Amino acid sequence: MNIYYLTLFPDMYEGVLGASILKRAKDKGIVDYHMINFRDFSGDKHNKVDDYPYGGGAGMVLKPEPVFNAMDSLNIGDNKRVILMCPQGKPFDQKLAEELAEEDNIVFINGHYEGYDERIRTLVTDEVSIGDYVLTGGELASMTMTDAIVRLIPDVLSNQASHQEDSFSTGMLEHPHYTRPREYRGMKVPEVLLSGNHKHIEEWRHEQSLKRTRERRPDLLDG
Ligand SMILES: C[S@@+](CC[C@H](N)C(=O)[O-])C[C@H]1O[C@@H](n2cnc3c(N)ncnc32)[C@H](O)[C@@H]1O
Repeated sequence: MNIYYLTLFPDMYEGVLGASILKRAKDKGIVDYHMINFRDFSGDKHNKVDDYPYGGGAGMVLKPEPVFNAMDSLNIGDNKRVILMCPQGKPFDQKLAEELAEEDNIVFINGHYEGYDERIRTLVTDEVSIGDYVLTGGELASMTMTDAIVRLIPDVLSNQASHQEDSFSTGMLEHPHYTRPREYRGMKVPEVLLSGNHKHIEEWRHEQSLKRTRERRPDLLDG
């Protein structure tokens, strides 16, 4: 998979994409990350990428030219999802992460400033929000999405089964986990987990998962 980030702040990605699972996925040749600074495509001798909003109002607006020009430079044809990071977009969730993990090319367009020229929306296949709050720019949001997507691509995680049991993948929240020691500061590991009886352990985990989901996210059980 190739992932392209149209951004004014390419440096923001270095730490996140250069560590842990995202780095490993790149090292294994499963995914490649491409940062495109759309200031390089401003088509303006002063490299200006923003301007005042028509009609007045606070803040600056991202101009269409740098984004259209940067998109033209990609040369990846139609086999792509183009995602506009947008607090007004559809909420990002595990189902969308699973869908995007099957794509060959993903392009993230990261807004900044007060917003972007409305005509930029004609370039995109999806408008996505990572939650009901407003970030300064789309970079953190596209990194969050990248993390959720890349770990789902086959062979990225060494234990492929682990993400299939994750919260949301099963439609519920995951069960609690325990490791050594058996007792810590008076808190004991539930006996069933020490029993070696796999059927009982599975039943206990399923009950715990259901209980957690009912308590914390009853909306997931609707229907
Ligand atoms: C300061 S925000 C602009 C918000 C815009 N004025 C509005 O009210 O909808 C700048 C950029 O950050 C990104 N962004 C902010 N919050 C986001 C969110 N919750 N999800 C995805 N992207 C977000 C978008 O690309 C947005 O264009």
